[in-house]
Amino acid sequence: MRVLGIEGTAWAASAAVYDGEGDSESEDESVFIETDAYQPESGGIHPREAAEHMGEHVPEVVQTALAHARDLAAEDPTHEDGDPPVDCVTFSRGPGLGPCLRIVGTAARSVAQRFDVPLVGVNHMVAHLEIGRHQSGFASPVCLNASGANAHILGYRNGRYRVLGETMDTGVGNAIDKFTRHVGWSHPGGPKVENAAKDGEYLDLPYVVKGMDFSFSGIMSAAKQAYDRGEEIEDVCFALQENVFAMLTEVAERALSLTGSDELVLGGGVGQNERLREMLGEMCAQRGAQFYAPDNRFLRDNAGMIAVLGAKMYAAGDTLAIEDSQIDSNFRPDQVPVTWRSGESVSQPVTDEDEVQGAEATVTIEPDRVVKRRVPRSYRHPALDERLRIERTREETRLTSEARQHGVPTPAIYDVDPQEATIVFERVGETDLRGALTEQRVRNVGRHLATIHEAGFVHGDPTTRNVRVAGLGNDAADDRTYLIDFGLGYYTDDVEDYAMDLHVFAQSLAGTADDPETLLEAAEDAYRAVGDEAVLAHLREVEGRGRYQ
Ligand SMILES: C[C@@H](O)[C@H](NC(=O)OP(=O)(O)OC[C@H]1O[C@@H](n2cnc3c(N)ncnc32)[C@H](O)[C@@H]1O)C(=O)O
Ligand SMILES: Nc1ncnc2c1ncn2[C@@H]1O[C@H](COP(=O)(O)OP(=O)(O)OP(=O)(O)O)[C@@H](O)[C@H]1O
Ligand SMILES: [Fe+2]
Repeated sequence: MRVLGIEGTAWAASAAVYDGEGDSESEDESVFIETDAYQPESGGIHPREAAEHMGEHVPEVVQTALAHARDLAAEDPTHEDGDPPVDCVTFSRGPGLGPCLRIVGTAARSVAQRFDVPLVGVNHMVAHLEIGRHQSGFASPVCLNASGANAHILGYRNGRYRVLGETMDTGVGNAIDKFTRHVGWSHPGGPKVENAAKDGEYLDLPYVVKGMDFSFSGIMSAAKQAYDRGEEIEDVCFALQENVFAMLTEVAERALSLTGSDELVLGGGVGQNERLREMLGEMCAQRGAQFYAPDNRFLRDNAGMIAVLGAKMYAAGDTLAIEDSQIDSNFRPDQVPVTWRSGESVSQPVTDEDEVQGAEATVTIEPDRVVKRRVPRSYRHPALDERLRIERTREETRLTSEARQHGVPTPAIYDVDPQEATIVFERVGETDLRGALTEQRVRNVGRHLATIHEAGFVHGDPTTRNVRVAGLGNDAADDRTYLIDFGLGYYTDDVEDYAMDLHVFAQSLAGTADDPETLLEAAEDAYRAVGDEAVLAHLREVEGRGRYQ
């Protein structure tokens, strides 16, 4: 089949023709892409200027792509005179800048009507991840989307791509671009930071990971301040890349660990950064996972990825009536019913082994005790790596004990060596909550989180893997449900931090449970009984935040 794709969510006026079968990548498929990039004269992307750019250049790139489709059709023995040159028209429906999307939508509808072929509306972020899955042939990978306006980790489960973690403020590319605007560099800033970083040395900047979520605002203000007080720009760029990309790599590793997957694909314009790809590749190699990043022409915004996903959707019969084809500038990837792929979920069955490779540590399980060592992560800058390992070991020791004092079941600590980043714990539970989800256990977690919040600290990473359960096969309500792995915890009285703990737990349920909504309600009920209602209200706010900034 031949499929026309049209992209124009922000800066790339782009059209493409995919020629192939639509299933996994084959040697005789081809993707032709024609793009005209909008380059702001000053500052960042101006929505009005960007829309003008689309108005002017989308028709041109579409004409070029259609000319290519006609050439392909002329060589195609099954194509008859009078047949349309393409079988369907696919377009980016969102997310993106409204004025730009409307132009793309109009163009797509008019081409589809002219040739009397079906129309397919594609989620741009799902296209960013599907292109890597298509080309790699991975069955059910964890996907890291690192683009301008977004940054999230996704995994497929039960008919949707679930957001396992994401930025709590701006997209990663936008964060970098804001810094470069501050220092007076032209848009886009990403490649300039990459270049300058080549001659830089490390300096300390914030590093903010909360479970599988992360935020860039603190590190970006610190980077601007460092520049303003006269630090070398090369050093600021270097440290910025080291911290921001280590954060993304860490959450990607956390997602691999949480789901048990051993495949990672990268998508989005920031994925063009070699340092980011190097870190991800190294992390995957170290844990025996496979890593795939598409070529640059498929990472930055391009209509090729739209055409490839569009082809899959078309083959699955997932087309749109013209009257239902309105754009959606806040279109989230988890809103898309996934019609085009088989049901294999990212999450694999849990196995209890003697040695567990967690997201950060290697845990050796002995009959009565476990030894947890935060092994150096070679993808991270050594100074950052040492700082994180020592800090987290200290915090974990302190908060594990403190939680116990408040009546929350946690393992006893037998020994600790911060310099070696090693803790020896009592062995608790029979399995992780991930493999033994029940309403009662989830309720216990809700109550435990409320208890530690009332005591003034957060867990920082309360996923279903960081809860151990005992009393399997025993339906008694008082199962022991232990919280472990307090390494990302800290003292705080900010309701936002408490809500984030619950949000992290909710996301991990979404990533591992078949029925996350009921379980989550149970957890919230139990939380409400001990904790502060304001935290739950704030959780609603966190969940409702539009991330398209
Ligand atoms: C919704 C859609 O419009 C949006 N698209 C988008 O952000 O364009 P994309 O091509 O995926 O990414 C552009 C970003 O990618 C960054 N970028 C490009 N080359 C880079 C590099 N070598 N290193 C770091 N960042 C880079 C740019 O600075 C810019 O912020 C998105 O996907 O979020
Ligand atoms: N005290 C314990 N008793 C029994 N099992 C444990 C204990 N501590 C850890 N484990 C097992 O080891 C796994 C990894 O431990 P932990 O979560 O502390 O490491 P981690 O590297 O920080 O992991 P992650 O960051 O992926 O959650 C746990 O999911 C659990 O199965
Ligand atoms: Fe994009």
